[in-house]
This record gives sequence, structure tokens and C-alpha cells, in this order.
Amino acid sequence: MDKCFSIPLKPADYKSYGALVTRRTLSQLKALYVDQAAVERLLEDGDPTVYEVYELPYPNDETDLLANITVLHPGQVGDEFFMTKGHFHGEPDTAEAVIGIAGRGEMLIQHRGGELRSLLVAEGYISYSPGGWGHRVINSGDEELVFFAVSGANIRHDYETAARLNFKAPEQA
Ligand SMILES: O=P(O)(O)OC[C@H]1O[C@](O)(CO)[C@@H](O)[C@@H]1O
Repeated sequence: MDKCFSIPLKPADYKSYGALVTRRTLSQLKALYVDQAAVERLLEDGDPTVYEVYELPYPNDETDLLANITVLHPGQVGDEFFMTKGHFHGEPDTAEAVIGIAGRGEMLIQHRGGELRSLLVAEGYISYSPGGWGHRVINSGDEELVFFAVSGANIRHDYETAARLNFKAPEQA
């Protein structure tokens, strides 16, 4: 697609511009949840989609931006809400901004040193995860949480640090 574009901030419009859709299901994310019995109970009835990420297929040079839309479905596993896997950025460890389109939830951000913060994600809000901080979005509402996320195109997703720190305060980890 043409890298110079102006399109509506809606998953359906992203799709009509050829967005690649990555779907993450509960079975792929089961390790995130404390209550493994609740995970297994839910999986008995199928493998629900937890979120979809819509990514435009323009070529990403290191001077570009990744600009995707995520639809995070409402749902609970035991006492925990549906959430993204969560990641840090590695080399370069740059910032990410999330802009709420619909629904309501929170973005947990965690510094590599352990400090944990919670930021509102909601329509009309921008939530900013600075360089050096990882991020995980949680849908604490009962509607789809839809948000736009933008970061540098040359980031590497660092899931190892996310799994180790797990968006828990150091004393809970
Ligand atoms: O890589 P993960 O953790 O599966 O999540 C992808 C999501 O992360 C984000 O960077 C938002 O935190 C979005 O691009 C997308 O919703």
C-alpha cells in the first residue's frame, strides 16, 4: 500500500486497506493467568479469541512508525480480565503511545528496574509508555476495548523480560 495515507481509525477500515490481522487466543496466552483451573474450564467450550491486532502492510524502514489497532475482547479468567501478552521493546528500547478508541481498561507499564504503574486506556485518552518501560493492556470493562498503538518501526518485541517481571510489583513477583 501507499505509505502516505489518511484512513479512518477503525478496524474495518484498516481491514479494507489490507491490514494483516494477528489473532491471539486463550490457549496461546494461558500462562499469563494465575487460575489455571479456570483456564481449562473455559477451554472446554472452545478457544476464545482474546484480541486481534490489525497491522497495515506498508514496508517498515527504521525511520517509520508501527501504527496498529487492537481489539481486546471483554472476558475474565477466574478473577483476572482478558489482557494482552505484554512486551518490552529491545534495541532500541523506545516509547509507545496508546490512544483509546472505544471501551475502557488500563495499561500496566513496568520499568526494567521493576517499578509498576497503571494508566487509563479509554476513548479520547492517550496513554504513554516511555522508553525503558514494558506494557500490557487489560480490558476491565464489559465491552470491546479498541485502541490505536504507535511505536518506532525498528523495535524488537522483548517477551522474555515481560515474562520475568510479569507486570507485578517486585514484592509480588
Ligand atoms: O505483543 P503483544 O503483547 O501480544 O501485544 C500486542 C499489542 O501490544 C501493543 O503494543 C499495545 O501494548 C499493541 O501494538 C498491540 O495491542
